[in-house]
Amino acid sequence: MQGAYFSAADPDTVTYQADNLICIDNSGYIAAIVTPQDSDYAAILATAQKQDCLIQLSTQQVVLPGFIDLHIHAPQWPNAGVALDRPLEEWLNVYTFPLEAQYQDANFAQQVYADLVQELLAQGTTTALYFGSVHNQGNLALAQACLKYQQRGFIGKVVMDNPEQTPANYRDESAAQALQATQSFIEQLQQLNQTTRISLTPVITPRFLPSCSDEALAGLGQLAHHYNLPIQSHCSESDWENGYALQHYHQRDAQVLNRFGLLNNKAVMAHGTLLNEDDLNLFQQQGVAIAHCPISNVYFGNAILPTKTILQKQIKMGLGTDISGGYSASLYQNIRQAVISAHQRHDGVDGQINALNRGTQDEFLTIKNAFYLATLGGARSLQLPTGQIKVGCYADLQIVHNNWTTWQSETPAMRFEKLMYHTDKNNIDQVLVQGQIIQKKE
Ligand SMILES: O=c1[nH]c(=O)c2nc[nH]c2[nH]1
Repeated sequence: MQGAYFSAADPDTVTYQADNLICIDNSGYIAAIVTPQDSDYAAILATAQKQDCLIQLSTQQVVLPGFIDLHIHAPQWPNAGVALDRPLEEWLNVYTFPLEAQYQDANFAQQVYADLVQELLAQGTTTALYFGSVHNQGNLALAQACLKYQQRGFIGKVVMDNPEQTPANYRDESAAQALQATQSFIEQLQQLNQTTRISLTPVITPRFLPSCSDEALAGLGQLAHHYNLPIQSHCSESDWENGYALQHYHQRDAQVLNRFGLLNNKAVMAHGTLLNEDDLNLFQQQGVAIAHCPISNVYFGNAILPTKTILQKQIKMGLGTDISGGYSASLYQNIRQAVISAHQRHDGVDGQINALNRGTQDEFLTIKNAFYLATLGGARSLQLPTGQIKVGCYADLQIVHNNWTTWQSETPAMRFEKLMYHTDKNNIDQVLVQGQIIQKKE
């Protein structure tokens, strides 16, 4: 591939290269990056042209790493944009659980998941960490959709067995049954994974504390350890959920999850808007990642995540759409909202309060920081060699084009910022996962 690219080197640094060659090997890794100053540049370019395998970008186009959606509920796709004015508990019980219950119909699951996976790829998302539903057949349909459309999928069979907090038609029958079903899903996915080019990874998925019994939580902690698998859940996500943990356990939910062996360096916890300093220190010590879902947090988070502080503490963090707590499948939209929300956190919201006391005064999150979260931050959270245009990483890439008229000379830095603010799926021309073009606009 020949053309310009942007890639995050760390949370604050985005590198730009104008005309490099990105060489991809047969396994889909970036094998070399050759600059026009390198002596073999012309020869490599000529060989690629001769072999008819050169992707040549126009001056309007630029290549970026594919995005990593670090938190998304696949079965909620039909509800994206529905009932976001309702509180979390009501939203779950009235809108979300009844929809998720429908995935006992594997045919329905197949149709929705085919649509969702294609949509995410068209939005530049090459890897996703999915919550499925409680149903294994439906979750396997999600895995098949990832396989068919070639997206890297991390997929969890959701566990929710607490009869006090879940409806009769949508829960695991018992802790024992939930654990057995989780184990069976892990083994089925591992088997399927042996046949795939792009990996599919099972994920231990207690929905959140209110929906799980202690027996299920303890068993899931053991399964995570036994199979050495990633873990995902929700943690300190709203006043109601946070209060539930305090009332029920007399402990903060981070402490409870930790007690059950569910907070380790393979764990990704969604939201975290109400995590306190002790919780953040625990996350730092244990290597736990946070899936920041800025759009969803506006509706359900009851607070704004201190993203800049979390980056400064070097806690792993990526970005999630949280479909359908968030309405948009686009991580570009979430990049923008992450920056907007951080500004509001800094400035505060009530104009009647003196400016000095109105906000938190912590530092702004920059657009570079947010791009890092959607790419390298997500990759580090999942311990994946991707999210960067760098030798040794998977060639998970998106080629996008500018959609604006240029009235003045623009520096690469200006171009990068405008790309982050203006790109949507109409501007995404091609998507590659592990070196193969899996979406291309004619
Ligand atoms: O945003 C959210 N979406 C969900 O589906 C969910 N379940 C528990 N907590 C949740 N939060």
